[in-house]
Amino acid sequence: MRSDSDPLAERFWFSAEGRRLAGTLFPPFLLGRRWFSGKARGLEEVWVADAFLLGPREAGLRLLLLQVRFAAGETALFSLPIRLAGNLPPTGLVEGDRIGPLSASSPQCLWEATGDPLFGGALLDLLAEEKELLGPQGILRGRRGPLLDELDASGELPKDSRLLGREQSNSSLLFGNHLFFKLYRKIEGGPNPDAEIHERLSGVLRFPHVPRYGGRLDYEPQNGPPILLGLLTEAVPHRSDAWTLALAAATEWMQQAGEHRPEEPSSRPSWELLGRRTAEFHLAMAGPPDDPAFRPEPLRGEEIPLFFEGALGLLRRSFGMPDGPPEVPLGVEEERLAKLFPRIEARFRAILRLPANLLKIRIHGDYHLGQVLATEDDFVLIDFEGEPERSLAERRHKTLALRDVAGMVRSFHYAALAPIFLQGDTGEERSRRLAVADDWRRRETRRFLEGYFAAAGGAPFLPTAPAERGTLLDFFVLEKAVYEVGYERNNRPAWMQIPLRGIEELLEGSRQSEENGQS
Ligand SMILES: Nc1ncnc2c1ncn2[C@@H]1O[C@H](COP(=O)(O)OP(=O)(O)O)[C@@H](O)[C@H]1O
Ligand SMILES: O=P(O)(O)O[C@H]1O[C@H](CO)[C@@H](O[C@H]2O[C@H](CO)[C@@H](O)[C@H](O)[C@H]2O)[C@H](O)[C@H]1O
Repeated sequence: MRSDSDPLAERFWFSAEGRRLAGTLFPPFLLGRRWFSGKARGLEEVWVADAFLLGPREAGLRLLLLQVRFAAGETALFSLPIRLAGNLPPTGLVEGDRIGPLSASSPQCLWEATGDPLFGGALLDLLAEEKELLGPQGILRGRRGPLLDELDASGELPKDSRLLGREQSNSSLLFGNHLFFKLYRKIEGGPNPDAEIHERLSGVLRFPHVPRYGGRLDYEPQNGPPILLGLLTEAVPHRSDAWTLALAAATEWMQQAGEHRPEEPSSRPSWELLGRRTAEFHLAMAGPPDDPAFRPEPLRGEEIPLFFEGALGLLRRSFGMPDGPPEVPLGVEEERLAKLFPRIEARFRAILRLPANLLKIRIHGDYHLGQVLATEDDFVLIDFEGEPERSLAERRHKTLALRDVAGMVRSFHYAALAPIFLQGDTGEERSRRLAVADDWRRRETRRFLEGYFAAAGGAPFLPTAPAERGTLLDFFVLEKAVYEVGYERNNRPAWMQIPLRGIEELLEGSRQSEENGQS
């Protein structure tokens, strides 16, 4: 086959035929992916920035780096493993993995290959052997960490891979029972907090409530800093993630309330323990000052207005209103957002009154119930990537620990509302269920906060006065809900109602401060 018509040839994707194929097949495919963050941005163009042949040529596997351009001109890079095969899904893949045929008459088809065991095998081989692959525009490099060394030494290196749930911002593979690999979808150059924090917590700090570090896959473009493409960690045996646990508890509470006076379901492990583990995580992050990337820093007075400006910028981006609320909103949804905009801005101003007598530390950055695994009697924290809608540099900034606490507070709100919003309840039934859900949310949030403040008590990253603590936590809870509106618009538009309702509730009164001002 001529190299300009063979999708496995080194330079195919840079030929006129390759560019045409990328422009035709990838945009509709990307728009249908849960992990494609950019659905509300107007996808203009897609092309291949680099391509690597994985495993033997006959396997037909390639790892593509796709450059995407949006309507406003900004670009983003995404990873996409592909496999060239026939018209039926290859082993491990499903119909939904079909990207499309090479041409209307071709018997050959491109498939999204993340779930393909051959892809998993090639990936683990890259890491375990610390291989270096050359592509037309850069290098793909695998590296192994202590856990991989140990498994290799004891002859326990797993061979088989299994794709985990597809309802994620990234994609994850499980290797045997021991190793967990996360393939990042939206990728960016520079140090990545997920790898950085896993390495530090499980290495120098020996923090027991995170998975151990196992290795990494990096892309080194000819021009620009290395980009983390994937991270290998310990696979933690767990009952479920805390999101599933919370959803089940909230649903049970609502069902019982329909029949008789609800009995308190007992969550195992308890949300109070989750609060404690969260505090211990923050105390570890505020720990030894050996590494400048992690050394705590005092918050300076002039930084307080920056929190306000940052939140305002986020509000503009999340609501898709770069110049503030439009005078004549275009539709019902825009009108709702435009009305909320000035009220949110006014609430954000409360932070300007706070004194700056705290320490800033590195935090989780995108802390919610889905970022915690529940074992039989404890919790393990995962996914230190930070909020995927923010730049990598921003996600590595030291900031106030209450931002994480606020993330979890929002998550209890999501868990309470998701069963109602996603089932489309209406009328009286809906109002009744909302009231019961609110009951559950308030009680469990309080438990989480009690656990947190009891363990983190007088830590120098927390305000000592309960009123200041309440104001700061309220600020971050509202900021997180604003972030979520943007995240849902771009990723899961049907879920946007949840943070919007959260914002409306927060703006309604002082209720939140009462809950948040734990002493
Ligand atoms: N170390 C691990 N061991 C076992 N399962 C894990 C591990 N880390 C994550 N998972 C599973 O993968 C899911 C998604 O992981 P996460 O890191 O949150 O990915 P994403 O960045 O896509 O949100 C988790 O909810 C959990 O079910
Ligand atoms: O898990 P990620 O790092 O990809 O985080 C992103 O996706 C989350 C959803 O998967 C999103 O979290 C929001 O939805 C959760 C329920 O699915 C809820 O528990 C969280 O409170 C809510 O923020 C997260 O915001 C986003 O960054």
